[in-house]
Amino acid sequence: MAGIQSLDKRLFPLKDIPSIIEVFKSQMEGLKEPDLALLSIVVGAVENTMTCIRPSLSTAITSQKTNETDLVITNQNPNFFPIEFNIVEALYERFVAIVRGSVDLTPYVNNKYAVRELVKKVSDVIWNSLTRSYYKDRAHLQSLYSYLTGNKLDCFGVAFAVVAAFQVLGYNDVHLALSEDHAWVVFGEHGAETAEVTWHGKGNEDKRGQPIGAGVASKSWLYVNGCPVICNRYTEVAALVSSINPSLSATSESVEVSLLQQQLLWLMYDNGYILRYPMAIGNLGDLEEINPTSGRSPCSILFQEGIISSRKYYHNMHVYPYTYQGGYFYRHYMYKEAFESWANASDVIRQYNYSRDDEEIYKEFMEIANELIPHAMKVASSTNNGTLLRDPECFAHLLRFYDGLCGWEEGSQTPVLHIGWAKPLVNTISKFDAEVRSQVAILPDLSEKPPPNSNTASEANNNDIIPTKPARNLSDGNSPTVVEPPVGEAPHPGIVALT
Ligand SMILES: CC1(C)CN=C(N2CCN(c3ncnc4sc(CCF)cc34)CC2)S1
Repeated sequence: MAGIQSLDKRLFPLKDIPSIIEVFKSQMEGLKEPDLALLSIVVGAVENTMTCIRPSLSTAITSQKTNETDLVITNQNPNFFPIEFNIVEALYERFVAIVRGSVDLTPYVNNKYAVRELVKKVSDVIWNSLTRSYYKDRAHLQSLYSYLTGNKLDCFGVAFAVVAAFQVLGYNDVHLALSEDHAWVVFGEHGAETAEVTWHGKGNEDKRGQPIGAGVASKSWLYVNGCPVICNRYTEVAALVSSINPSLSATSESVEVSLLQQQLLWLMYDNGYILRYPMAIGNLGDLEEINPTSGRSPCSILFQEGIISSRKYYHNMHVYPYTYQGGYFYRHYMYKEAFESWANASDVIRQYNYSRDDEEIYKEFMEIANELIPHAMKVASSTNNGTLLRDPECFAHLLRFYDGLCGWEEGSQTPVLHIGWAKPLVNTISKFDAEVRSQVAILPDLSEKPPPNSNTASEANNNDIIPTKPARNLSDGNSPTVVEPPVGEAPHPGIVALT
């Protein structure tokens, strides 16, 4: 039975966060699966009514005395513009009518699972019902509310709508697959089949209907070496929550929508729905950094959990967990820690071949290398009398960061580095004196490598650059101390600071 029938109408009109949390909880309990279309319409309605240009009452309270508008952080339970049940119901029924009215299932009555032709057909239904031309990167285009009230979706929104449509059609094998910058679907027995259902990037011909095999084989970051987040209905709910966008403008956010997203992400977290979803954990970490929830883990723990999730479930093939963490350290002036996070991010990207589909992560590394590290070096050279610049471990992290970018370029069709990268690189490296640089050694990588052209993740190059880890001090007092990895961890090859 569709979620709308089981919805408790007494919760409506929805006008505060607890009422929306209740809608989500009511969709998660019992045996039925959560209704993606219903939940996407509900959060899309809140987001779109709260972030359109109209000022929202609860972020600016006019104080009686001074009669001035004070921008105040609302309490943890702000009010929204009321969301009426009949609006949600009408939009839901419109989605069901569009999907059921456009797809003839008679050729597929004997198929237990979806087939590629049907996946392409449903993708076409969504695709062909979109407005002819609109700014695709605009905010608030990810939900079914946007689709049903404006016929506009962004690339994630199209993939989500296809999965929601298959839920309406009664299929439970079609699920969302998420990389760090793209979305597609898996379907068939054991979810063994894949299909593109949306576009990616600008000016690229869409590949809708095709399997993603070629993307994985090209070893581009866009397909995360075959380690995407494969969703079930609960992770699909987590994805719609994580895709909530509180932006009011390029420089301001709706406090109400941010609080809603934060509390819904904690609901997803508590139910274990984002344990295998590193980016959602990172999103929650960002929200907690801005507005910590008392009694909850600090954001630094959440960023670490996102990294652990990627290492545990995705063979450490995701970059963003490290850039979430690196960004946090950078904003808190913890530059040595930021350098280590960014070097770890670089150790991920070295496993890939750079392709034209990877612009997003290219821009991310460009900003780190050419803006954030130079700024950190500038600040560091004039604080705590420049100890950072005399720290061989910092130097080792930076070398490993740059070496990862070189590894990314090696074997790629398209070059990564150019003179624009070289100047900040030389500028940074030259800030470390010879005496500091001499304490860093490059150790050969003697560990076993999978045989060449094996279909596992590509072997890293010989001289991996691995950070030194705080570990046992083996110094005999005379020779330089080799910093060994903690007990129980294999000795790492790479650049090691000898302190
Ligand atoms: C460290 C960062 C630069 C900060 N925000 C980042 N993101 C914000 C949220 N993002 C996401 N958050 C949750 N789920 C998804 S699925 C997806 C691919 C398109 F479908 C992107 C994405 C993308 C990454 S990475």
